Amino acid sequence: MYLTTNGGKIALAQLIDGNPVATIVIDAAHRVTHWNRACAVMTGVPAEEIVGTREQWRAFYPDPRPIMADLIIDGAMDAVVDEFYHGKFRRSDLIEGAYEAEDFFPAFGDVGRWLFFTAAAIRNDAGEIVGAIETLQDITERRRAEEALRASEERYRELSRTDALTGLRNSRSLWESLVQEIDRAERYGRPLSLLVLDCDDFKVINDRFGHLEGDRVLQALAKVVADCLRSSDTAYRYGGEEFIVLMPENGSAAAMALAERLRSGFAAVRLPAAGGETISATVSIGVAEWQRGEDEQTFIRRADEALYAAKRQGKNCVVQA
Ligand SMILES: Nc1nc2c(ncn2[C@@H]2O[C@H](COP(=O)(O)OP(=O)(O)OP(=O)(O)O)[C@@H](O)[C@H]2O)c(=O)[nH]1
Repeated sequence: MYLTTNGGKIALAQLIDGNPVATIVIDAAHRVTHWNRACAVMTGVPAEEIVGTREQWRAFYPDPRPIMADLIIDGAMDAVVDEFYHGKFRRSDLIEGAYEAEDFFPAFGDVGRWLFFTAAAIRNDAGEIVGAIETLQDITERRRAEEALRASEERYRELSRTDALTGLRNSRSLWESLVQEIDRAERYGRPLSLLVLDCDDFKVINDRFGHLEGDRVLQALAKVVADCLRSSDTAYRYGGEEFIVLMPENGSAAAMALAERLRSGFAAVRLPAAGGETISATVSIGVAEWQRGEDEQTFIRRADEALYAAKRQGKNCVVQA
């Protein structure tokens, strides 16, 4: 078959070979009939080694298996295509019966390459499948850019939930989690507890040592809290010198035990300050276990009331709501 141009005729083989998109053609017996130059460069396998064979898999996989063009010849249905491309394929919007997919090929290049490939049937005048054509495009840069974007979005999301001074979650994150955890506790009838911690006489510490040293005290309290938590518990900086710990799956007994560990742990901290002085501080803690039907504001308010009771009782102590 020839394509006629001003200057003369172009053979089909030349047309395929000149196509800058890597292209493979196989016949109805799965034999490779065309393996164009772009495909040879992309795969590193020259046409002479592969044309006339049924070893097209060799360029892509360590063991024999059909490439997408083979599945087209076999009239494979979605379930069979899925077996080989594990949810990474879709039907082409352009041509009925054609498929496209994106997959990672670890053996390509130094660290592997992502390829977008698409395959369609070649039919004769009677509509019978006489071969299949597959094209391959290297989309590694696009995939890497997408991954970098996803990672940077995740970093920003994480930053928007994090308190800059202490590294704990911030109050915006608290409200999101609290709604979710109350919903979960309600739905599954599970316990949920909350601790509110407030550094005692913090104004005095600031006045005496300065705001920067005050910040270091808050960081020390955050560290004591973070070190004492189990992975299911989360700590938040709720306000200036106020922190909250959320304990899903825990009733007030476990919450009281943790609160006591935090209280005594923080009371034992000694921070060196300028002029050879040491700063020590204490914390008062209110503990509340969620009650069925209670919304997030009421839940926090009850824990807050327990905290103020602890302050009234002389500070450096734990009170249960
Ligand atoms: N260094 C520092 N101080 C803060 C920060 N946020 C709030 N504060 C200070 O924390 C102090 C809180 O003072 P108060 O609410 O009077 O409480 P307190 O002195 O701890 O007294 P009690 O809670 O009754 O023990 C204020 O002086 C605030 O300026 C912060 O991020 N860094």
